[in-house]
Amino acid sequence: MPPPSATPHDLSCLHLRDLERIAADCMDRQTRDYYNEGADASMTLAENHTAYNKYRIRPRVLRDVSRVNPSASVLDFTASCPIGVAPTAMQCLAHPDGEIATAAACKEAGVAMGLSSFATKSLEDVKAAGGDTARVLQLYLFEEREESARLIRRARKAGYKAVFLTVDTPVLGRRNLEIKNKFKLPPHLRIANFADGANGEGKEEKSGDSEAGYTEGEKRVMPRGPVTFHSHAANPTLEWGRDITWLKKECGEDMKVYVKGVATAEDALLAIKYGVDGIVVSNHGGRQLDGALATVDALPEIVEAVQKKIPVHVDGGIRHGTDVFKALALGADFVWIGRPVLWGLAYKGKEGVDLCLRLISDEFKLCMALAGVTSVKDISKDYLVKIDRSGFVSRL
Ligand SMILES: Cc1cc2nc3c(=O)[nH]c(=O)nc-3n(C[C@H](O)[C@H](O)[C@H](O)COP(=O)(O)O)c2cc1C
Ligand SMILES: CC(C)CC(=O)C(=O)O
Repeated sequence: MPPPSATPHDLSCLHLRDLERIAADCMDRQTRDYYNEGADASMTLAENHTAYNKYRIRPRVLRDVSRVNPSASVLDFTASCPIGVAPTAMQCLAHPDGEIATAAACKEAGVAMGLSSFATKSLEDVKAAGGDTARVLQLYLFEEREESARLIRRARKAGYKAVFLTVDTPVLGRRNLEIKNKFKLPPHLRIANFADGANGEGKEEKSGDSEAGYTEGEKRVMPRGPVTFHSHAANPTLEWGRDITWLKKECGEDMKVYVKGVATAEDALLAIKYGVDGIVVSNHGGRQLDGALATVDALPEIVEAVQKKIPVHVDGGIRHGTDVFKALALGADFVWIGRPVLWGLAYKGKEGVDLCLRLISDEFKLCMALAGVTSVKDISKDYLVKIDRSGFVSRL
């Protein structure tokens, strides 16, 4: 990873909030709204960010910080920093190179990438572009199990090291701007891992067939491209015992199984009970249950319950290097960022994702140095305090 630069490369874009603003002008309204909005009143979306403000860093001084090492291990890979690219669907809406550009940027930066199963580039092409950094395939477990099994087989063959089963989507959240904009995937784009039998063994689905049994509210997020599987994302039948057992068997020894979207200690304990390899504390970037706890607020009880038995990752609202530091200090092993990467893509394709990753990883490295920490493993709750609404400061 390049060292934190005293002189940033792109003076129009000094941090991720700049990137958000600049990217907003690079996207059509449908894309911008789809990427940026939260569910319902977007309360959880907002709180995912603001919740970080109640923590402050306790910096230590007079420690030689001339060498700071921000690298971190994730899924048997040494990443340049403990920040990965979260799986987000349909990246070709932002830029024609879509997930391929993201993967190439991750490879260059040594940053782990998660690929959405609703990607607009095939998982094989993304793996080829991302190499070792393309480690995770995000999975929605479809009611039609063979569809998921096919995807898992392909991911194993391509060399993915983990599946992240998204579990916060038993039904799709209500995203009002999608409804207002009548969101649909433009006809020139495809959900690449399913469309046109691109999975090599796939069957083609007639538009509309997959919607049987769904209510109008669930159907409306379905991009009406000629062939899509969007509504399959929501599967209300999933349950711990039967489905996790099935998934672990399909993934075998080659791929780890994480559950993405855990928000309580109770579910974290069930994840351990059913033999899951790791947890991503997530509320889907505030796109599912509005009014759910901000992820950084859910994190402490989960870390406490898990007792380091399995890795605990977190995503949602992470926009600053200091947010990454705070999440790790609260016990997260790794963090993921979603929307900022989409903003980078929309701004300048791969170059924009390069910029996004550089901005946040430079900030994180700078934060480590200023807090007096030279190694990620040393970041602990000793470096944080919590500040309440009346300004009362407490140690953790
Ligand atoms: C446009 C968009 C599409 C997403 N698509 C998926 C997806 O296909 N699967 C999934 O598990 N999560 C998906 N997510 C959620 C992200 O993986 C991640 O949890 C979230 O974006 C993190 O919050 P952040 O955007 O505030 O960083 C999506 C998020 C966004 C913004
Ligand atoms: C295909 C969608 C359900 C992707 C998604 O998870 C999202 O838009 O948040």
